[in-house]
Amino acid sequence: MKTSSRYIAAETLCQVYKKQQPVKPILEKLCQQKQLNPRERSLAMNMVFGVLRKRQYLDILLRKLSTVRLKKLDPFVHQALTVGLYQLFFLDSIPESAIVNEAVNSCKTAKVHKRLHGFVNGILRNATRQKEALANGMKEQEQEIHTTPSGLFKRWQERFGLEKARYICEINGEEPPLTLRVNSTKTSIDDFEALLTREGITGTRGPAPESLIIEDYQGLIGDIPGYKDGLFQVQDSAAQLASLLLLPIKSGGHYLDACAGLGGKTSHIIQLGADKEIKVIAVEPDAKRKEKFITNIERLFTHHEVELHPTSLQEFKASNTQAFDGILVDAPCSGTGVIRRQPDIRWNRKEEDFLQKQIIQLEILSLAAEMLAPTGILVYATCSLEIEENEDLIKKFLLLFPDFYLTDCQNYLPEEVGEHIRPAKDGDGSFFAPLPSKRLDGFFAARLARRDKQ
Ligand SMILES: C[S@@+](CC[C@H](N)C(=O)[O-])C[C@H]1O[C@@H](n2cnc3c(N)ncnc32)[C@H](O)[C@@H]1O
Repeated sequence: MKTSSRYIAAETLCQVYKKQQPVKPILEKLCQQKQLNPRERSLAMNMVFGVLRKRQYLDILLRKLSTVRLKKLDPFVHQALTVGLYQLFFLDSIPESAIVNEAVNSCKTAKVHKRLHGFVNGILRNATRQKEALANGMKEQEQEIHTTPSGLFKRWQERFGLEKARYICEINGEEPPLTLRVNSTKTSIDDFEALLTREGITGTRGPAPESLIIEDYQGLIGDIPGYKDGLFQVQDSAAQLASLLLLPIKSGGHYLDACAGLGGKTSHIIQLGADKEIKVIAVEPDAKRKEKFITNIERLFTHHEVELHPTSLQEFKASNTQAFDGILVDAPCSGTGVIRRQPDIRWNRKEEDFLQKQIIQLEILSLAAEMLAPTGILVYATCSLEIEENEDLIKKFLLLFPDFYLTDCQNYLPEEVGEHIRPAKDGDGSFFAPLPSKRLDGFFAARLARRDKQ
């Protein structure tokens, strides 16, 4: 039997829960092994991410429909059912009969015992018949639906209060906005917006100066006009705003992106320094990310040369002799501010992870500080909401490096994001620390500088 996207989706979910590992590599490996075509692959991804976002909702539904307790269910059957229910309740375009048949077929592919095929068929047929009543019933259980496991909810409630913690959980269950950063070295935001409009795509201005939020776009990113010509980069406004903290850009300055990833922020630094003849160096140890980094920079810029070091910052520092005017440390982190983009994070994080992350983050930030010129600016950022990786980390850094201080973010950011700037509890300065919301990812950024020695 042909392997379908439903089988891949259910199998991916089983492995994510069992291994407690990130979803993307698991999904990617299964799609490659089973040679799924691009359309099936994209459907599988849509279903996996959708189920991870709506897991509570789907499990509550399933409890209403199943005579067997969820813990006792065969793991594959459990996931084949959540994938089926997700399509039934959240995707409009798939006929109900296909949803039921494909769920049963995926159980056959997984070699689930024959007697369970009828069980899967029965539950999904029942769900189809009672769909409206079930959906109405779910509206009354909103609080239960948005609960987040792993103690994360309790953490957020203690730090941000009950109302905000609930809002974070609600946002984490939604599709994230698609935000673009317009490449100002090639076009203006007005011209790019006009180009989108001509192609029937609606973009609205986001909170970052060069950001456009694309409404209701269901296609591939590569099909958005201007992609191949490098007119934009996909990047959330929170990430865009964090790079602005490197301002003012020094003419002829040397800039380091210490954890460059796919080059989202490196390319922004190039944009910010476009007329200032700056030199940009990027460091990224992950081989796959390095490849994507190169493709991205080549797509966005025809002339600018970035020096990419495919090493860790530790290795880079060992042979580096230059002092930088600006360093951005977008540190590896727990990612709890971007759960709607990586919904497996919600189920995979353990309490001890946050302090573990802090150790590597502090090491990277300290190395960066040692490479900063005396008048340079050091920006530390994460997409985490956790105090260990953010405020506490900065506190520890300032104890280790007493010649540094935390500056005020508000001087570098647009007024409209003022509500996301939090003053430091002890001492001067402030952080840019938005909680996840409709138009912004959850993020944290701190702008650090050296005290004047005179
Ligand atoms: C949050 S991501 C950076 C995203 C990137 N700034 C962007 O905007 O696309 C963190 C990156 O740090 C890298 N990293 C992990 N350990 C590192 C180390 N010791 N030195 C430098 N980079 C490291 C990871 O491979 C990952 O790509």
